[in-house]
Amino acid sequence: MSYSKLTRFSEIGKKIIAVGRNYSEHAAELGNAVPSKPIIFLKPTSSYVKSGQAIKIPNGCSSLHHEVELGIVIDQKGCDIPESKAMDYVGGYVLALDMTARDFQDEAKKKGHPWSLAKGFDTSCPIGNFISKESLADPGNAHLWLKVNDTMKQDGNTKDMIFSIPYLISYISGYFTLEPGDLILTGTPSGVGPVTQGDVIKAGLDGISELEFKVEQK
Ligand SMILES: O=C(O)/C=C/C(=O)CC(=O)C(=O)O
Ligand SMILES: [Mg+2]
Repeated sequence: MSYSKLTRFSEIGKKIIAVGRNYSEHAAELGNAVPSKPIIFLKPTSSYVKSGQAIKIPNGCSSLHHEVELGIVIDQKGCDIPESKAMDYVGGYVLALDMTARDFQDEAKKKGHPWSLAKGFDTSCPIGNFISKESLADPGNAHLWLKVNDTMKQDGNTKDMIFSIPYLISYISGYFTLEPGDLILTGTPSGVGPVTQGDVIKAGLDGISELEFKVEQK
């Protein structure tokens, strides 16, 4: 199957590689230092959820946080990709949420344990429609926002990323071979916070993509 024209959700679905603390205001709001190199973690593909389905609060979680992020969809296999060629490997974009069980993450951080449960539970990766490369002229200067029950909570711009999209693709491909369909979540701007059962999350990207998800108890 050719991935040269990724157009459907079903074509997004290999690895989900996420970047953490990529906006300095977000690092600060959670009391973290600005990283000197990208912080990378993985989410399983079972965490995907599409518009029309619900985000489920995982068992035992008492602090589920929203994080709106720009997702990069890869459409060519590559490793050790130079920064100058990185954008050639991009097939398109997707607006995504990196839902985070913040209480699980805080406990894991204290114990030096991995973030897998905090970041990878079922429904922790809601995504919007596939956005073609042509539709988002400058992914390095795109407005991202998120509302909970119609109140604005996150209002950021990808120009404030610490590590740029080409740098992230190059860096990540030095460790993981990138494959068509892989998704890179590029980190969240500030304003993350809790959601509870019955809340409705809406998010948008530059007037070209919007998503809406209801939050339910599992
Ligand atoms: O270190 C923390 O307390 C939290 C970090 C994150 O959740 C990182 C992200 O997922 C992000 O910045 O988008
Ligand atoms: Mg995140």
